[in-house]
Amino acid sequence: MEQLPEKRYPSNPKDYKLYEEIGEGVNATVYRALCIPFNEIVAIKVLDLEKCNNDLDGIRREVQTMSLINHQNLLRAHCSFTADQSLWVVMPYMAEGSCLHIMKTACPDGFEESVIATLLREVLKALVYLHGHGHIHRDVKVS
Ligand SMILES: Nc1ncnc2c1ncn2[C@@H]1O[C@H](COP(=O)(O)OP(=O)(O)OP(=O)(O)O)[C@@H](O)[C@H]1O
Repeated sequence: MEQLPEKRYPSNPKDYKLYEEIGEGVNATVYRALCIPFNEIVAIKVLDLEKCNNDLDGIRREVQTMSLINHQNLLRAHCSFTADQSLWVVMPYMAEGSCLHIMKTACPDGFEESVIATLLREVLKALVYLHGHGHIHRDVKVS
């Protein structure tokens, strides 16, 4: 069977239109955005490299891992590039948000035990995949 050529996301900030902020990390802000040439909604994590002190190697490793992973329970980055003093990581947009967000909006009394067990099983599958490929996550959060 003929393989489709891999979709290559642009690595120029001008090809993206940033919309609202959807999250904040330690050194980064995450935006919902439009990838203009593909007319596709994406999420873009913008890391301020000046605030990352000396951990550029760690960031490079994290972004490289995010681009190479291939597992249904892990978000794979479409591409990454630098713009001025920032690093942009373009990812699929997860419209439903985090588990915490789903719980707060749909199940304010908390998930049933069977749901928690299913969720944790899927998280563990992702961790097993990462460990099998020599990576340690080191930042798994309850949410
Ligand atoms: N691809 C995405 N789609 C939708 N929302 C996202 C996406 N990526 C991140 N977010 C939102 O942005 C928030 C912050 O994302 P980030 O990746 O910085 O998380 P973090 O792991 O909490 O931060 P840090 O890496 O600094 O510890 C998330 O909690 C989530 O709400």
